[in-house]
Amino acid sequence: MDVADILTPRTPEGKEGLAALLARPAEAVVALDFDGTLAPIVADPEQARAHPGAVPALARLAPRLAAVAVVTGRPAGVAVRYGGFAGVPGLEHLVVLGHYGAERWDAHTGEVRTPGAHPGVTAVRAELPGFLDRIGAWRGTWIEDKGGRAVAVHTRRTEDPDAAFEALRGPLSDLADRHGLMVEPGRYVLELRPPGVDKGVALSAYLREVGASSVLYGGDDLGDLAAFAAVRDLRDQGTPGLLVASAGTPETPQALLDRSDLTVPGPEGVVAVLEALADALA
Ligand SMILES: O=P(O)(O)OC[C@H]1O[C@H](O[C@H]2O[C@H](CO)[C@@H](O)[C@H](O)[C@H]2O)[C@H](O)[C@@H](O)[C@@H]1O
Repeated sequence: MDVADILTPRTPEGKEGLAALLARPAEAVVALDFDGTLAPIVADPEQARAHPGAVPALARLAPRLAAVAVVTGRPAGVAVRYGGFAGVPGLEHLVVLGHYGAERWDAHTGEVRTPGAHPGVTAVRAELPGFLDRIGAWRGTWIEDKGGRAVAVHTRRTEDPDAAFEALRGPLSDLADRHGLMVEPGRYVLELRPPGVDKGVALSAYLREVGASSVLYGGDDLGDLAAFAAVRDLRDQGTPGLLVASAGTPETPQALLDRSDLTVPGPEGVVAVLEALADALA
């Protein structure tokens, strides 16, 4: 990867976003998704870990910025553990917005704020194993228990992840409806979670809180489209932003690539962007 090229957005809006970040870093926010962006995609979600260069790069960059945030579908505490984000010099003010923004972990308190269990999720957690048996889900379909705020059904480890995923869409959507939940689709995963928050809502609220005058957001999956849309809305209102697609595999949704200003080859490329920014601001 040519690091000289890594900070070259291909759109005028992206160039403007980068220029604003570099001109006024102390008012800029860098916000990043976790899986597929800071952490390479692996077959077993419990084995996902941040790229070895991610935390050092974030720790170099964060002191120069208004804030650094991780915005993830993971429970906040899980992202903190898998990311290795706690107790890192330089990341004393890191924020992790988990469960698509329903939860929040602040490095300076070390605590997670959560709305607690949702009754629909509690019911689905109990019902799901029998439900998947009854509908004849593909062998290898795996339930990720994400606590009281979401439950995810993964097909990556089945013989045909695409077919297994498509076969689950309808039945899981019916199940979600019955319990007042929504289905959040991702890379070979369908999550059942309460509606009302998404990464766009979470990111916009956080940028307002910090008083950001520019933002860089990086993501790799459908769940990141809401954050991309929020940044595009902000741009329309005069706040510059740079949208980075982490495209490490052919799985990256076309909609995300189409809406990005800069495409990098997965977490390795994201780390290169962070390092290049830290170098430019040093
Ligand atoms: O918002 P994110 O941080 O991107 O989290 C979204 C979901 O990511 C995880 O699943 C994805 O990563 C797994 C590990 O690499 C991979 O096996 C799976 O196929 C991907 O969809 C996670 O397991 C979910 O809970 C997250 O919500």
